[in-house]
Amino acid sequence: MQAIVEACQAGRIAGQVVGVISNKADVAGLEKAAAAGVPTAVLSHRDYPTREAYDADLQQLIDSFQPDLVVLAGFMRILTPAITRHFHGRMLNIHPSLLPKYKGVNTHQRALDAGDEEHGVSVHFVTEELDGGPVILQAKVPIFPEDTAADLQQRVHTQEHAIYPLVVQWFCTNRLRLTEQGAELDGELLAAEGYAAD
Ligand SMILES: Nc1nc2c(c(=O)[nH]1)N[C@@H](CN(C=O)c1ccc(C(=O)N[C@@H](CCC(=O)O)C(=O)O)cc1)CN2
Ligand SMILES: NCC(=O)N[C@@H]1O[C@H](COP(=O)([O-])[O-])[C@@H](O)[C@H]1O
Repeated sequence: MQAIVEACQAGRIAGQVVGVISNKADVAGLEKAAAAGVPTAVLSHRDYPTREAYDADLQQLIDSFQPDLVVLAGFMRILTPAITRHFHGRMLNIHPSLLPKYKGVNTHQRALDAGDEEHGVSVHFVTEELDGGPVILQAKVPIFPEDTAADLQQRVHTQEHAIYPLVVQWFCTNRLRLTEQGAELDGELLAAEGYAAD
């Protein structure tokens, strides 16, 4: 989130962060957003009897900011179909794995436990299927024998902060869109693993 706010304020993204919403009050992201002059709001899922009821109010709250794009950055709630449909094609997520590997949580430890030699991060459109939306861009990092999950998370974070602002800029400059065929950049359908630089 911080990387995207900074990229907007530095002019590397042709857009502005109009608001930061969290389902938890005591998170650093809200402090960082407020420090950057970005409006913030908290909507706790604990105040709702069902996911659907929470998501209905979350959708209204998001719409009140009138965003062109919704960017999930550590939003750790599974979204229900109604809200993913409402923001279809204009909601992104960053997931700390090389999707389709390791959907869900605890991805770094899972990669270590599997003995993988590489890991990474994926930026994708959000759809009803958890971490199953069309992948836009991935970045790979090596896994070293002595790595802990924390080592891996830090190496992945560096790549996250590089690629997420890039994808947001693609969307803000109308180069990226989601069609019935999938994610397209400059009118070209992206591969399953996303954009592949030549
Ligand atoms: N319908 C969708 N919802 C969400 C997506 C998506 O692609 N489709 N992406 C996730 C982000 N995410 C991983 O990138 C993710 C977030 C949360 C969970 C999860 O299991 N959440 C638990 C609660 C966990 C907690 O509170 O710590 C839950 O919701 O019960 C898995 C993956 C955002 N949502
Ligand atoms: N499953 C979703 C997930 O694990 N997302 C993770 O939360 C962080 C959000 O970035 P931030 O908190 O630094 O803005 C990122 O590291 C991202 O991989």
